[in-house]
Formats: sequence, structure tokens, C-alpha cells
Amino acid sequence: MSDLEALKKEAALKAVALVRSGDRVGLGTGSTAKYAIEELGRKLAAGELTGIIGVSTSEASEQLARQVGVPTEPLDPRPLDIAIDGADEIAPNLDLVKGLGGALVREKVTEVQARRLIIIADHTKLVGQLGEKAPLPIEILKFGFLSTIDRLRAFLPGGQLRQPGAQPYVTDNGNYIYDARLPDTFDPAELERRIKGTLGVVDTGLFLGMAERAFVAAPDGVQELTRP
Ligand SMILES: O=C[C@H](O)[C@H](O)[C@H](O)COP(=O)(O)O
Repeated sequence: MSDLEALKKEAALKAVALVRSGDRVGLGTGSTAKYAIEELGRKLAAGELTGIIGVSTSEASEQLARQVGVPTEPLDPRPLDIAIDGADEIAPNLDLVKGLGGALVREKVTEVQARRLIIIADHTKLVGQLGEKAPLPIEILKFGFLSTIDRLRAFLPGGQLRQPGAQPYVTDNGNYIYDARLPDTFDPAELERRIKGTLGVVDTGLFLGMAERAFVAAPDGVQELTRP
């Protein structure tokens, strides 16, 4: 395991330590959340946790949960006790950019119902301001996507349709993603409103005011950050 992978796992174990038997747990998506799902499976198998139910934020996490023995249920209107997920950027106030793994919409729809959203990451995800390192993923309808991108480019120029190969990337919801370049200065809440008010947009990877705390692992230890 590389040093960075070891750090991601360390952060994940800290978050899973907050899960209590009987909890309904939002299962995040990505290379860091993977370690949390595996640890939940390990704890269930070892009898260190009982009766937890996972709610997956992607097909990939659902499949992993099955593999490691975490029982799951689809999202319903009941609150989740806790959700554990990674992030692409973490601002000092714990506002986040998420969605480089393509799961932003299911993550947001699920995690907004969590009493506690715990973010796990390695130290490379910390930024002074959102947009510093990562683009902002915006999920858009496939239908009319070029028109939607035109509308977005009017105030977010410089982004691009996510297209890793010959075809655009398709989300679990059957949509496309526009990876937007964020401006140097902006008001996150205002930008979120503006993007979501754009015809053809499903949702954005801005997670504002949602995370309760973050475990951020660095070579000299795991830092625990809480929302001010
Ligand atoms: O869509 C993916 C999610 O938002 C991930 O939580 C995010 O991309 C971080 O993933 P990773 O832990 O692989 O860096």
C-alpha cells in the first residue's frame, strides 16, 4: 500500500470509530470511502458492530458493501445517523468540492439526510479556497447537454465535458458531467444558486455547510477539523 493509501485508510478508521451498533450509515464513494466500507465490514464480521444498515451513494459502493458484508437498504426519508465520505477539496470552513468520482448527486441526496457527515481524506485535499486544485463537477442532463454547457460557460468559462475516452463519462443516473473551472473569487452560496438555476443542470459538487467534521491524514498524524 502506498503512503497516500495508508493515510486515506487511517482517516477512514477514525471516522468508522464514530459508528455505533444499529446506526443507519451513508456509504460514500471513492478511493477513501472504500476503506470506510471495508472497515465497517470487518467490524461487523468481528462482532465489534451489530445491526448497522448502509445506504450506498453509488453502484460501486453498493457492490463493495455487498462484497464485504455490509447490509444495505435504498435511501428512504428516514434520517441517517451518520455518513462517511471522501472529498476532492476541503475548505477551512469544511465546505467541499466533491464529484471527481462522478457520484456527486447521489452523495448529496443521501448525505443531506445524515445527522452527521464525516469527511475523510489525505492532506492533499486541504485548500485555502475551493477551486484551488480541483474543477467543480456539475451533473447535467444528457438531453441538450451542449446547450446546458453553453449556458454554464456564460458565467463559468474554461470548463469541459468530462470525457475520459471516446465517449462522455456517464453517471449512475445516466447523466453527463461538466467540470467547471471556478473563478479566483466567488461567493459559494451565490454560485451554487446560479448553477442550480441553470436549465439542464441536475446538481453541483459544492457541498456547503453539510460536513460536521473531517479527519485529514498527513504523515505526522490525523488532524480532526470541525465546522466553525
Ligand atoms: O464522486 C466522488 C466523490 O465525491 C468522492 O468522495 C471524491 O471524488 C473523493 O474521492 P477520493 O477519495 O477517491 O479522492
